[in-house]
Amino acid sequence: MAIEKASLRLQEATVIVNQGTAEERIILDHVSLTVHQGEFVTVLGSNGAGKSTLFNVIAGTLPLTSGHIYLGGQEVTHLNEIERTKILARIFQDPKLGTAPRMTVAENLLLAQRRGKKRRLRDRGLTEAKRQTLRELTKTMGNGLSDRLDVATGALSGGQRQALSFLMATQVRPEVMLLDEHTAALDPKTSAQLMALTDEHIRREHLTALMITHNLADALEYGNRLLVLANGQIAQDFKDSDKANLSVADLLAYFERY
Ligand SMILES: Nc1ncnc2c1ncn2[C@@H]1O[C@H](COP(=O)(O)OP(=O)(O)OP(=O)(O)O)[C@@H](O)[C@H]1O
Repeated sequence: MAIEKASLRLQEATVIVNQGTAEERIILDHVSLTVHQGEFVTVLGSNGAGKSTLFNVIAGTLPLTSGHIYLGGQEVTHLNEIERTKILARIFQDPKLGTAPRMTVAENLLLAQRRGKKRRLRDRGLTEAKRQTLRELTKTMGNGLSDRLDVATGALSGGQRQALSFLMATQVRPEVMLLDEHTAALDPKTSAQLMALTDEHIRREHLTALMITHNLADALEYGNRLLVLANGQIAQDFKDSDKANLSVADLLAYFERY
């Protein structure tokens, strides 16, 4: 696999909460990490290991206490969440979080296509040509979404809604895609289907992605790199053939250790 420029770089990224009180704790502990364009990194760790904290600092929802973050070569340490959405996409576990419930599937997609762009005073709306493009796009999900373009997303199934969140996240090519247990709330079949689509899309578009999961089999099957977090630090970083040679038993042993 061709590895190119760094898409994401964390330099001594540290978050200390409740500073100056008896509750003071380091929840992200001097984490340095470089993820290159095209890498697909699965992120494992016990509850409280710091996985969401890592995603929160990358997305800008939690400020660093010290250290630096770069996305696509640009320092974003002091950019807020909204400013970072131009270069970053995040999909959550909860299907309700990614889409506007009262807007239709088509409206959500059109909105996603304008991510990071200035609002136009007059939008020509949904032309038949645009509708056909959206139909083709949603057909790739293979779950009936293409027949529901005019349905409010609040009325979709969880799987359809999550597939829509995924499509929305990829409408404007993100520098980095954060997948936050995005298939965990779905039934096994729907989850496996979305996981396969996610993987296919990431490979085809040569996207850079990080995916938190508690599913050890998924963590092994997908991606070219696997991080194990523990106590706010990167405890293990397996790349390419090292990752390919890992087994579920190996991973369980690492969990025992931390
Ligand atoms: N804003 C905050 N203020 C105080 N403590 C926090 C804050 N955010 C996270 N923590 C603590 O930091 C630790 C790491 O939390 P984090 O949510 O990153 O873990 P996680 O690996 O995502 O766990 P899980 O698998 O349960 O989602 C936890 O002990 C959590 O309680």
